[in-house]
Amino acid sequence: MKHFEANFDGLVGPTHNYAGLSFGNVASFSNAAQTSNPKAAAKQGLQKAKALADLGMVQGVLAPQERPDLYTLRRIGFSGSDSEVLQKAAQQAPALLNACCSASSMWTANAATVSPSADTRDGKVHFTPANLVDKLHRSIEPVTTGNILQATFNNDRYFKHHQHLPEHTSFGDEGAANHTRFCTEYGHAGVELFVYGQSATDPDSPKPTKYPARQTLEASQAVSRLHQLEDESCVFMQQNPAVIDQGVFHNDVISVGNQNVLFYHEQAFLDTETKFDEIRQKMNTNMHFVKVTTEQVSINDAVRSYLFNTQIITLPNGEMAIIAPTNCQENPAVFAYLNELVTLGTPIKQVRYFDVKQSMQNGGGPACLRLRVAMSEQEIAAVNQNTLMNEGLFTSLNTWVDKHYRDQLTVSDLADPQLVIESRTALDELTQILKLGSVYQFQR
Ligand SMILES: NCCC[C@H](NC(=O)CCC(=O)O)C(=O)O
Repeated sequence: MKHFEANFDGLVGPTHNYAGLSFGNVASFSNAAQTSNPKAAAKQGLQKAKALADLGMVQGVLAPQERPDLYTLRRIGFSGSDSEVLQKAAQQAPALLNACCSASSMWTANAATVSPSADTRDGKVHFTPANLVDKLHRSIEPVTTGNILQATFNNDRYFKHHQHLPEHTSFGDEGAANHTRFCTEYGHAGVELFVYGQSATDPDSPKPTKYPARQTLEASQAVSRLHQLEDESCVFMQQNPAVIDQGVFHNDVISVGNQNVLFYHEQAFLDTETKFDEIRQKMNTNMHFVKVTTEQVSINDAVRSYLFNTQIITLPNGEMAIIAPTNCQENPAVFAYLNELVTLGTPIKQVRYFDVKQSMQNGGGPACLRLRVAMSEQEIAAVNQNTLMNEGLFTSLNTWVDKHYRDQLTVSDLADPQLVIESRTALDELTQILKLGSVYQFQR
């Protein structure tokens, strides 16, 4: 049977905005209070997703979340009608209103960790939504993320959905952004690499001093237990705290893997050689560790261009391609490096650039926008087929965006009660396009 690695991209929600909510994420902070363009953001995402489908990849979409999140605002004491709740929050606690209005669920690399059936003891594909506890605006995502994943991978015979981990910093979990799976073929048992920022229970372990380490070792270990992975097929590796302090808030800002390739910056990890040996031994095959040195690309350039927040995909002809943001073309050191990379004799043979600037300005590149799910043909047939990208879905989603999305949004617009109505109308229609059922609270 054939196996594929599908990418499920997050649709950008109608409230996409720049509120500067993510301390430690350089782009989020430096673009705070800019005017966003939700319509352009959604269309940029759709273009990338459609282009991958056109390359012969299995490509799906995941629905965004309902924002503004009036339920959270009511839960923290703002009362009255919807417009009163928004107005009071805007006056008394604007930062909390902003946290309840982010379209951050678009970065589906943070939606969940996924283990394919070839790796799990019960032979099912396992999903654990990330609790995202480090950031208030993201900590309100996991319940609806679980609903959306269940409506998308809606078949108990093939898919196993877990609850997100306990909501405490000891279990800080950011999902697949800190997880890479190595394998020879997508359908063969692989080695799952869990990269963590700090250990919550070992006070003496290294940790960053300036910015938070969002992922804990304890969370990664819990996910590996839930997913029924064998010890012999897991590797736990620590991110270098020094790069977290330079803006590498997720490991997918500094390394990316695919099959037997790990593309990484030399400063990405701690104990790099020991851990690479462990990966080699557990993989028992030829691994390509493609190292980028500081001399070639500085951490600053990597963080600004998102060289490592690229997708490495295996094309139907077996060659690997890098899907990069156009920001990589605009950075001379990074562009020069990528031009050279395809000549080095590694499995990576081509680079394709996509404009995802609306997302980039919040610190989300091509890799942040997608959740990888390796599946067999049979498992793909069990996925909600209405979520899979093709000409028809591309056209209907673009029409849907044109109809409902604004082309300008500022932080001061977030208290506009009309935005709630627009957003709900759009999402209600989307659940019909994708045939998701009632995944949102306003529909229940
Ligand atoms: N994987 C990429 C995630 C980017 C995301 N940015 C944000 O939430 C920025 C939102 C804002 O600042 O408005 C984050 O930091 O978790």
